[in-house]
Amino acid sequence: MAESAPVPKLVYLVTGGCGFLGEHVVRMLLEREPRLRELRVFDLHLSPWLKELKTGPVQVTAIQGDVTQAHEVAAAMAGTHVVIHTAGLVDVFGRASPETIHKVNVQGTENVIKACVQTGTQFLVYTSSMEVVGPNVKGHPFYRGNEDTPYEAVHRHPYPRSKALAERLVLEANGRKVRGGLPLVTCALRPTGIYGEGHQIMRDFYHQGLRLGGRLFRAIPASVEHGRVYVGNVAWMHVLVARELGPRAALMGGQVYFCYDRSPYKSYEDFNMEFLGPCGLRLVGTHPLLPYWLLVLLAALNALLQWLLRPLLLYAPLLNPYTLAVANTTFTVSTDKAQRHFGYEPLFSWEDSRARTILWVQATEGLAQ
Ligand SMILES: NC(=O)C1=CN([C@@H]2O[C@H](COP(=O)(O)OP(=O)(O)OC[C@H]3O[C@@H](n4cnc5c(N)ncnc54)[C@H](O)[C@@H]3O)[C@@H](O)[C@H]2O)C=CC1
Ligand SMILES: CC(C)CCC[C@@H](C)[C@H]1CC[C@H]2[C@@H]3[C@H](O)CC4=CC(=O)CC[C@]4(C)[C@H]3CC[C@]12C
Repeated sequence: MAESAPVPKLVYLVTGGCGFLGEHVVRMLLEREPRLRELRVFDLHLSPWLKELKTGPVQVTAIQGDVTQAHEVAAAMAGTHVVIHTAGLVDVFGRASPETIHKVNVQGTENVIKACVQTGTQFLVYTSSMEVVGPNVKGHPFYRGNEDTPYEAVHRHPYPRSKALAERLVLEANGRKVRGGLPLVTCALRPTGIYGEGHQIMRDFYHQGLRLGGRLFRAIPASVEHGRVYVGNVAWMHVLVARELGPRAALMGGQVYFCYDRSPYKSYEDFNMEFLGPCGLRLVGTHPLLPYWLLVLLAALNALLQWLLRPLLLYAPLLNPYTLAVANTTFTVSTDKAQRHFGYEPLFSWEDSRARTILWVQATEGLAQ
């Protein structure tokens, strides 16, 4: 007898579903989760593209809401089976205050956990970050590390500190009884630097290069390696984890997984040139144009200016002591934990990921920043 198609019965909620990663998770769920009956997209700012998703077979419900408001989160989560919590304040440039970052990333996550318990949502997938591990303030390299590699994680910056605290809350909540008496199953994914369609910093570099006559100037030595991951593969790993958390709860509950693929290890700038090069930009210099001490000085100056100008205007350039330290420290992941635990294989090859990203950069040409 032919196997019948599964009856769609699950309700998923994606927080931050209109963000860079969130949009890919939403679209991936609609493409690759046949058990889906309803998909709730929860975000502070709802995007217009959500409308076009509402014509498919799965009910897509857009919910404008704030994760820092416990009642809004609980109301949105009532009746859901799985929550994928990607909402977060990604700010390493000093645009938001440390208090706001903490509120959104830590208190927001606490609200999601509490709502799981209150409403009986049994599965929680949390988007953590490699920044939970490092790079640390001492600039120690993390070279081809995995989830068990010892590393001195020291968090002084509000963003990594908030991600580390939130991740701990998620992992500690594993096993807590939710409404109805079943245990909550949680899991955290730690993407490295994500790239792909919708990546704002890539767009900024592209427009900066155009303004500089098609050139970018090397700031970081080519020998400093970063592990990067394609957004489609990050979304795929979220979808797989959400699917496998039920059947493999004992193995996967309370676990962390680096989110990786087979993108080549390169310096941040050389990696960006994989996409910006074919779009007509050139990276000038085989060595950094400015000596490192001068970059450190400029970064410190930017931090000082930010502080001085704060009462008047927001000055938040790309270069500050924190971004310089991250960009200048090798951080590469090499692991097969996700493959062993739930059969993860990247859905998009490096060639596909590269081609898709190039097409996207080309399409952004001429668009306002
Ligand atoms: N971009 C990257 O390279 C990496 C990102 N991550 C994590 O992935 C997640 C998604 O990041 P991105 O997509 O890059 O950021 P993003 O800024 O594009 O998306 C975040 C989304 O969360 C929403 N949001 C923010 N505050 C909210 C609130 N109070 N209530 C409801 N929604 C709110 C935003 O409106 C936005 O749509 C974050 O948790 C981030 O920490 C982890 C590793 C790397
Ligand atoms: C002009 C400078 C010398 C170079 C600036 C590059 C930086 C803006 C970026 C270099 C490394 C990036 C970070 C890294 O990819 C890890 C991240 C993980 C996250 O969870 C959030 C984003 C980020 C902190 C990312 C931010 C931009 C860089 C610091």
